[in-house]
Amino acid sequence: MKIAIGNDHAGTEYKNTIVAYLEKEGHQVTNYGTNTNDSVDYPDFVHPVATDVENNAVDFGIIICGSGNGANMTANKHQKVRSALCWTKEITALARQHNDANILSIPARFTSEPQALEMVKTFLATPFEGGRHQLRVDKIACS
Ligand SMILES: O=C(CO)[C@H](O)[C@H](O)[C@H](O)COP(=O)(O)O
Repeated sequence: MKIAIGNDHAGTEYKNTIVAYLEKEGHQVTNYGTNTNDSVDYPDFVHPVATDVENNAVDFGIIICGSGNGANMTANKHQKVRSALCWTKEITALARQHNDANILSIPARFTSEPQALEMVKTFLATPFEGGRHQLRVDKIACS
């Protein structure tokens, strides 16, 4: 799969672990995130991920900040983006099954690294169920 990833300073370590895993699994990863712990502004590193998802340049996006909220809010400003803030494997599975989420937002300061990796695996492996959920997803977009 093609995957774009973005993070602020709170997510650098988790990003490195996730990218290493994804590349080991043969995925093509575009890293838009900061690579240091120096303080940065998360929108600068999340908009490029959401733009790639919006333009179908990648299959999925992964974004990481401290709480996951700032990154999630930024991504969801983009048309065609359905970014889900997830903190358990179960919520991650539902974000794919029911909401057809195309970006996973990870709260690095509120999940462990193994938990974050498990969420990534779940996100990429879980299909959208369609059916009644498709009707609801179609109603999310306004205008
Ligand atoms: O934007 C956020 C919250 O919605 C992210 O969690 C940021 O990582 C966080 O705000 C960064 O905080 P810091 O005190 O500047 O490290």
